[in-house]
Amino acid sequence: MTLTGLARLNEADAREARALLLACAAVPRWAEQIVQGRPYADVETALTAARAAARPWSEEEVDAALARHPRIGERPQGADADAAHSRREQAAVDGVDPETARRLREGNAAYEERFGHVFLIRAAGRSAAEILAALEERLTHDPATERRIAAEQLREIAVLRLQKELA
Ligand SMILES: NC(=O)NC1=NC(=O)NC1=O
Repeated sequence: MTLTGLARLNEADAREARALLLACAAVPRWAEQIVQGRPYADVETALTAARAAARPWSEEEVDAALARHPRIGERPQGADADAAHSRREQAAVDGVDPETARRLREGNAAYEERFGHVFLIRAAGRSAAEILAALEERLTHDPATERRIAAEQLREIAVLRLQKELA
């Protein structure tokens, strides 16, 4: 039986529900916490719980989850569920003009050089130009600010992915 919508979280067996959540953010403690909170009365309640449970992610959890995200502009490879999410989210930067592609590549490299982790942005709903502007603006931040912003974008992506899964 194919489960749809909220049932995909509430009625799936724990292993499947955990896998669905891990594709939203590779933070096992968070996935387990959401699984334990089942059943959720409605999608909004589930998303609110996911957002609240994501707030206290540790530095290590943020680093591990960041490592799962392909660079913006690099076609996400792989058959894993999170790669499929990335491909959909990054559609805006598919087939950009060479100049934008070059500036994204150079910006990503400069960002990783300066901050030691991938530039992460909630790409869904943003144009390539908006993403590039954010990248070039965020390059001017100090490391602590960027850690905070990257963690916030990670939470936003996780909740958006869950919302998509439960739609
Ligand atoms: N480096 C990134 O920002 N990657 C991503 N942002 C998204 O919204 N999905 C990704 O894979």
